[in-house]
Amino acid sequence: MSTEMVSVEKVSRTFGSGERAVHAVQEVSFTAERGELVAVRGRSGAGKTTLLNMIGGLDRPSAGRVTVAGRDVTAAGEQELLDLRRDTVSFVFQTFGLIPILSAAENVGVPLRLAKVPAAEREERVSVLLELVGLGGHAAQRPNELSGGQQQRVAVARALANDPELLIADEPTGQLDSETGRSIMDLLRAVVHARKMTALVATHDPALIDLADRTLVLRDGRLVEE
Ligand SMILES: Nc1ncnc2c1ncn2[C@@H]1O[C@H](COP(=O)(O)OP(=O)(O)OP(=O)(O)O)[C@@H](O)[C@H]1O
Repeated sequence: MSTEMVSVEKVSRTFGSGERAVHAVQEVSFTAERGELVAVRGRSGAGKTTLLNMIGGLDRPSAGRVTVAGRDVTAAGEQELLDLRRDTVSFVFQTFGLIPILSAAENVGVPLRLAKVPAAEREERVSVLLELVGLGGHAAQRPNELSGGQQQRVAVARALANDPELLIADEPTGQLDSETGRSIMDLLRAVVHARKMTALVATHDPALIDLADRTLVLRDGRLVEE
């Protein structure tokens, strides 16, 4: 089995045209392996979100090619992209993205419901996931009854529910204090290595970089360092 999970080949993304064109990502190439946590660093506006969105199939490049788990994301139709986002790729966002009226356990169970996992199995898997992220005792609490760090742990558990091969996290620690942010990054690192997943984590926090296996640096849309 190939160990390559993500391949990005000369990918560019331009928003708008003519004089107003913004070259958000320019001719970026890199690969990421299974079992690897890759940090994507760069200032605000450097193109991190744009790059990750194209890899996860949320946006399409203006030029170049992206493959994830051997599937050409660039050439995929809408249905294929939906399948990719359901089966292969999961997202964690800066703002957690939890559903306010659902408990922690119900939030984690959402992807399992969508995948029509039977109730008993779903409950079992949710409870294992909540234990994994250190929230075994918080299953019934709603997001507004949890701290920011705990909410992000719920979001990580939800992202792991469908056993994704690739986890994309866009500034997952951006709303957390540095200590809590580090504990979330520690958690991501542990699950990536234990499950042989791949994670791409955008961050502008240099303090978290040492937890990554590798760091890509973007400046003005270009990869300047690896
Ligand atoms: N939909 C869009 N339309 C026009 N310009 C866009 C769009 N999305 C992003 N851009 C521009 O592309 C550039 C890269 O933005 P991007 O959000 O990828 O950067 P980032 O590194 O993720 O920044 P941040 O850390 O602030 O999230 C910026 O100049 C931004 O204004």
